[in-house]
Amino acid sequence: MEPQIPLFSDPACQYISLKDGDLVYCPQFFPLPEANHYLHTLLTSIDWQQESMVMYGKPVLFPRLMAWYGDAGSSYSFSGKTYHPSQWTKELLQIKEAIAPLSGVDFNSVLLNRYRNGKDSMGWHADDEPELGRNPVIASVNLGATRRFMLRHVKEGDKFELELQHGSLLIMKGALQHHWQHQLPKTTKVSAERINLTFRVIQ
Ligand SMILES: O=C(O)CCC(=O)C(=O)O
Ligand SMILES: [Fe+2]
Repeated sequence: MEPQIPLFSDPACQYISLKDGDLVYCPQFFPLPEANHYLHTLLTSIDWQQESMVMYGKPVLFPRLMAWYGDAGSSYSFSGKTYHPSQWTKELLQIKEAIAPLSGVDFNSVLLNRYRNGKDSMGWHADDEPELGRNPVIASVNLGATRRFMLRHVKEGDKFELELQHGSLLIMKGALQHHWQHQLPKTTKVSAERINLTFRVIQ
């Protein structure tokens, strides 16, 4: 495996080394006033869409709202559709700049997911689309309600989970996307909204 050397190591973050992949979790990456500001601004300024996918010949709505922003040309195919990015907003560029030193990556796109309440979710998957390349670094920013993020090793069955809180940053790297899947399950305990941003490099 290639060594992954962060530009600096932050004592406020947890460095979690899993079998075949690594996580860095920074629970309070954004101070509360900044996290609140980003949550409220993104809820109103982002062009949120209710996307659907075709299953057994019928359109099925994704259980969340989505948006895709980034450099022109960083198009992304996902569940059989190609998404063209909207242009970066001021806040998205500020967040991208803030996470760059710890991620060691200059991201060129971000997928935004908005979970309106605990009924919204994302099923098991890996972010292993070909355009993300080998051993992609994915930086995930969390705003709003705390939700459980689960990981499972595809071959070995190992499990790991984190409660992703408001203002936190989770970096997924190494071979993680090639060996593990992750999901954000539904919950009856959460009624508040949550926004997740996954910053990616599209090749
Ligand atoms: O909402 C989350 O924390 C997970 C999002 C995710 O896995 C993705 O966008 O690929
Ligand atoms: Fe994902």
